[in-house]
Amino acid sequence: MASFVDAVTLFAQGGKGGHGCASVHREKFKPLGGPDGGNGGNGGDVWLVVDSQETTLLPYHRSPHQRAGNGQPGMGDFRHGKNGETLRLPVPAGTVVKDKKGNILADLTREGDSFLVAGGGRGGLGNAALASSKRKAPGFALLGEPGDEVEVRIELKSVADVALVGFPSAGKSSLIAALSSARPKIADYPFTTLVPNLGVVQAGDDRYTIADVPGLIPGASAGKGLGHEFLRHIERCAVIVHVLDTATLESERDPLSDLKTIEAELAQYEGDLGEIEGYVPLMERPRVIVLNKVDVPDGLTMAKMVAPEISELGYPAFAVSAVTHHGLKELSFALAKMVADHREQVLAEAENPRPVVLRPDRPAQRDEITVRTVQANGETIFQVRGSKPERWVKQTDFANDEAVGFLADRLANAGVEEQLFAAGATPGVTVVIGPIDGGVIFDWEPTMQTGAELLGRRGTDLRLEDSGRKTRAEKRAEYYDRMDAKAAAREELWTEREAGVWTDPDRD
Ligand SMILES: Nc1nc2c(ncn2[C@@H]2O[C@H](COP(=O)(O)OP(=O)(O)OP(=O)(O)O)[C@@H](O)[C@H]2O)c(=O)[nH]1
Ligand SMILES: [Mg+2]
Repeated sequence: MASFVDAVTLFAQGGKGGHGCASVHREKFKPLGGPDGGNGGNGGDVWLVVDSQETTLLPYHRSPHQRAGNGQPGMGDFRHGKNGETLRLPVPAGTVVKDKKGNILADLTREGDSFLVAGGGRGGLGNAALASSKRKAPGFALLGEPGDEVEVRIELKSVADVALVGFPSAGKSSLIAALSSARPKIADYPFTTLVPNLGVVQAGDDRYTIADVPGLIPGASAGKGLGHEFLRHIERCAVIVHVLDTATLESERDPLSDLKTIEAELAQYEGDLGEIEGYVPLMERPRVIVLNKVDVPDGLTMAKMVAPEISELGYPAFAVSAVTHHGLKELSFALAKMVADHREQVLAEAENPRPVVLRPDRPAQRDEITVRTVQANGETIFQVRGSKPERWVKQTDFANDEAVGFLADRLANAGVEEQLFAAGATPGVTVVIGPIDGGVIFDWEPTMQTGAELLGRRGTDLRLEDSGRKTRAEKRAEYYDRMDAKAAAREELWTEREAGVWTDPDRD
């Protein structure tokens, strides 16, 4: 039996960024040719893209782990690494993407609609790109960053124009087969249909899609008999068709009570597309009633019996046979008309008929750098958060002292050291950059040699007051002082010599 796969948890991983290269240019007679290490390539992204050729999420049920290509490392002679390959995962129209908590991230309905699930990591800079007037030949390069690792739930909510609902074995699949070119499996045991069948119906010049929703049973709206999975598929349709079995052998059932049961389930069902713009509640969608199996003599009798009550409901009603095709033409044209009316209405309301491309904000994107203290295992830890410092540590090769020094400079330039001082950090405390579990932890050695004692009264900064650098005026004053002192000393020597206190051996 086919497995039911219209909801899958997908684990997507963006490709790793390639590492930058640290290399020095070599040429005959030029021993110090300068840094020439290229940058690493970016890791590939993972995208979901609607492809109308796809009808199920089956491929992701089989392989839920999807990973984009890694960026290539940079090489000497300024050669940059290639970017990793982007992974475009084809999904059927009607795929809804949700986060772990069930929030809808994207609703992909049109051909080409796409959603960035997991971004690739950035490639690291090579030492050529890191060279500056201060750092002429860096002996290190930046590491490539890891790609995003994201878990999403993807669900298929069919985008058929017409949805057939009804009890198991009412003849929904048989009707689809008779109306369209779809060839679903048909059998008379309950729940034959486990994956909705989608068919295309041609009625004159009109064309529309029709889905047979797997049979519903009482309690379906509460999830019974996979009810939720099945009801998910009617959330988007323009028209709901009730397929009623006029020839059921179950004595406690008849078309009218079946209709009431299914309507009650529809009324109970709360889909989760309600928050999407333009959503029309199920109970407000147009309905059609189909009395099926009138080729069976008992069925025809039953259809005639319930006809008055059915017509009282005010819905268009058709007595048909999926086997002999009786009444199918009328049904097919009536549905075509209803779908056409619906489309006209939607087109009139639609503002943007082009495919949407969604790049969700990366959750870690925060420009502000914060420092706070956290208690862990009886120790005070200073935690630094912010997308920049967190990226910088990922780019650092901690086995290379020069790379670590570069990181320290970056942190100091961004004001992280000052923020640490202000938060009360002293040399030697434990600092974590990033999340407590998973961030980079180290003992803090400030690059500003003198520690907290440097910070004087609030609003003053002793480092500025005692900078060690002299102003021009100070230098000039010192110079004159020095000149005066020399002159005074010369004078003194002179008088002493005149007074005969001592004799100059060279003069005699
Ligand atoms: N005589 C007669 N039998 C029919 C007619 N339509 C369907 N059947 C039979 O009814 C049984 C069930 O038909 P399906 O089309 O599989 O019913 P379904 O509604 O798709 O059932 P589920 O997928 O289980 O919900 C099959 O044995 C069909 O041959 C009809 O118009 N006349
Ligand atoms: Mg079926």
